[in-house]
Amino acid sequence: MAKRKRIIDVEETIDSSSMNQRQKPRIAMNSTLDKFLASNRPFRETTKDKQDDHKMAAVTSDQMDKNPPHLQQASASHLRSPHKLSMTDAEVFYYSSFLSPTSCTSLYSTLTSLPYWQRPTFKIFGRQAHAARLTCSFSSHPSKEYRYSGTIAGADAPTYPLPIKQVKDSLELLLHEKFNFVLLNWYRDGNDSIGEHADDERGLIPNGSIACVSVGAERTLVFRKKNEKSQVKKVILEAGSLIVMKGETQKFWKHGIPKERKVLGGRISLTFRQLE
Ligand SMILES: O=C(O)CCC(=O)C(=O)O
Ligand SMILES: [Fe+2]
Repeated sequence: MAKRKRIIDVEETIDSSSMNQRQKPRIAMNSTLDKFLASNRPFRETTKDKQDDHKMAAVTSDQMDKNPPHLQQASASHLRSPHKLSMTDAEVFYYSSFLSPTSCTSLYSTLTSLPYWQRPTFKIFGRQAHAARLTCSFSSHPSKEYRYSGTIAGADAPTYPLPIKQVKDSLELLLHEKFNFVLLNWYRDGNDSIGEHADDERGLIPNGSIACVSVGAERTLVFRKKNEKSQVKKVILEAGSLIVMKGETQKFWKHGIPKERKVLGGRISLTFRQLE
């Protein structure tokens, strides 16, 4: 009788018990409106160092008008600058409120009903392994494929589903950059995860940006320096947030979403990429 292939879950290497000391990026409180919003929806952050606050181009109200009303960025996002994380040899920018809470809720529920979700399998040390999350992907060109960890992600539909296209358009307006591929990850609860990795595959434009929009439950993104494993940076990815990894970040750092068993809700990340 043929031996049944053993399918294993990809296990995480990070100890999630250390997740209590969560570090939150600083958000500059630079307007009355920010203060008003903050009083309604408090920011939770512990980073003390203000020196590395970094201003980037904000979204103008003209750009906001071009966004579809049901997928608007949070009302104060055009006033609020992103936070540049203090990490050596990395360029990582965090926007806490890229999408409004209402948009997040509707986007999460729309995305969960897409028919394309699959649980990818990888080959690890000669064994088949299931990823501990679901994925699907879309592209600006049907022939574009993204090869990573021994799996191939191609376009699951001939065009981007409309809500994803709307997020992509808003993102491109905000960042003044173009993206031609998006990989979606659905972490159904805190048992789902992605191991530490660098998105440095051939096929990606070298040093291209990766922009990751989060909806659903909060999860912790852990960065670890490749040549100095004790250098760790943790960021809580709030619903509606956007985190952008730029430049040489992938060369020097790995990142992953460890299991967090106490998280009961699901989260979806939309990771926009620049393929060659
Ligand atoms: O879900 C996330 O925020 C990260 C996902 C990720 O690192 C990836 O898809 O390469
Ligand atoms: Fe990644």
